[in-house]
Amino acid sequence: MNFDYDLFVIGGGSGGVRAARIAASEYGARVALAEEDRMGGTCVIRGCVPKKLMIFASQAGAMAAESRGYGWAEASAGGFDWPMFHAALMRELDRLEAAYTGGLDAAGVKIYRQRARIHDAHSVALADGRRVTAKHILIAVGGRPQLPGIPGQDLGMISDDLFTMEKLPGRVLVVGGGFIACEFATILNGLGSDTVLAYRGDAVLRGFDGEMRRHVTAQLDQIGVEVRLETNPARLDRDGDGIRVSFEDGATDRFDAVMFATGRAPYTQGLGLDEVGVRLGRKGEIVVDEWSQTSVPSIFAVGDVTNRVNLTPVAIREGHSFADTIFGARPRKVDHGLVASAVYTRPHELATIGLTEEQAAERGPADVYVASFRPMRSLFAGSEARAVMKLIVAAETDKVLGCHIFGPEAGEMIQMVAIPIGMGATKADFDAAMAVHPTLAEELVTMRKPSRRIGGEFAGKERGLA
Ligand SMILES: Cc1cc2nc3c(=O)[nH]c(=O)nc-3n(C[C@H](O)[C@H](O)[C@H](O)COP(=O)(O)OP(=O)(O)OC[C@H]3O[C@@H](n4cnc5c(N)ncnc54)[C@H](O)[C@@H]3O)c2cc1C
Ligand SMILES: NC(=O)c1ccc[n+]([C@@H]2O[C@H](COP(=O)([O-])OP(=O)(O)OC[C@H]3O[C@@H](n4cnc5c(N)ncnc54)[C@H](O)[C@@H]3O)[C@@H](O)[C@H]2O)c1
Repeated sequence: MNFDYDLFVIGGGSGGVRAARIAASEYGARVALAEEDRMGGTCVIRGCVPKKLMIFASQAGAMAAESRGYGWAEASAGGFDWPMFHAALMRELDRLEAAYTGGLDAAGVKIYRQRARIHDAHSVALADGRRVTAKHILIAVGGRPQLPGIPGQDLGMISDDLFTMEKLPGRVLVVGGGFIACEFATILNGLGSDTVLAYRGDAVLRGFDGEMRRHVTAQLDQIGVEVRLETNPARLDRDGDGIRVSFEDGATDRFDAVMFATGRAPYTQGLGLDEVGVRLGRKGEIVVDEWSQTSVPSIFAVGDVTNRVNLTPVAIREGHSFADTIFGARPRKVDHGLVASAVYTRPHELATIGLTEEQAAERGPADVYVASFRPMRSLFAGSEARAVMKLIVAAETDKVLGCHIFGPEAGEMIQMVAIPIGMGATKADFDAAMAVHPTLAEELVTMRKPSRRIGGEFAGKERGLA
């Protein structure tokens, strides 16, 4: 059978763009891609990139305070000009979008700037009524913010809206305790909004190492975010030009804006998946095998829509591996087991790879090495903020099972640590590395004595603790 294309990609985000570009440029496949919104997807247009730039913007006050500690007695951030920053941000997103589009054009990918849906196992229906056939179809449509399902929730914002606000809210409620809630509470607070974070649990960032969760929760409080734990909104009502929030415990409060950061869900609605027989999981995610193949052999899926590990580098790796496997005759699977990540709170980020202390304790004896200290740079400027570094080491094999860093630029550090940990490094390997002094990261190679043993006593030979 003759197809219009070898590959049709639905979604021009992290996973889709990479797969399309590699299939076309490296392997000469005839590729088309449909994008219904802006090229680049969540990460580039309304996620990682604008978020991190807003994190940088939100640090001016803290940087000025630190400078005063270093003798710049008059240092002040002055007034923040949202329209000015916002215009610069939009220019940067335009530049990035053009670069993504240009990369696809240069690779010879045909771009359809419209919504697409699956018609059958080998064809796609475009919003303008055209039908296009392809030997393979890749679904890379990402996820969408999920609202909690309470009355009045439409009065609230989602993370997408934070990048298009006309002005900063005076008083804002952030609902949730995940990546987005923590990062945006940090941003809004740093830009000058009076910020309240309501989270239904007892410490933010469920699923992360327990000790580190407590540090992030405390830091939010220390920078001036009012953290209300075990608190959840029950309804929202308009109140003049603000929003009245009624909480489940009966309390009410008024805010200029409410932001929901209550998770994201795969964006599978209306894609025609049921009709063609693509199997979905409990959360609406597309079920795929280790090759990202769906239950329909000609249809593959990568990225957030598969709800495996919802991070940009993972979507990119999945898209690249798909292209290598199908068009390059180079079968490549993605290992989702050891993925490093960072939460960009400030002044300290939380970065992590591997097992948490709680997970390690369930698997058997392990030694936990913890260094907690006030970094030289902020200490000199009068800050009490503590950085914490933790290594979790299998008692039996000496292998480093997990690393958790709470400190300035922790994301940069975990990227480096991910290499030896991915290679199966032991604590002895870490110890053998000469420290770089004076740095924060040197703590990772100078922790000599474990702080505690977890997961029961090891029955075999005790490892040397000297
Ligand atoms: C606020 C925020 C901050 C984040 N920060 C980070 C971070 O710091 N680091 C990190 O690693 N990850 C971060 N993420 C997660 C990251 O953005 C996602 O994991 C990543 O973008 C997933 O890529 P994807 O290709 O699966 O989907 P997406 O990037 O979401 O791309 C999907 C694309 O498909 C398009 N589309 C959807 N349906 C159709 C259709 N039917 N037809 C045509 N086009 C369609 C959409 O418009 C979109 O452009 C963040 C996410 C958010 C929301
Ligand atoms: N720095 C990064 O790498 C980064 C940053 C942002 C987002 N992301 C990715 O995007 C994903 C989505 O981020 P997120 O913060 O939206 O999701 P999340 O899953 O990390 O957190 C969702 C939060 O909402 C809460 N919640 C869920 N339903 C609720 C309800 N009905 N009522 C009240 N609270 C509720 C949860 O308890 C949780 O605290 C992340 O899991 C991550 O994969 C990554």
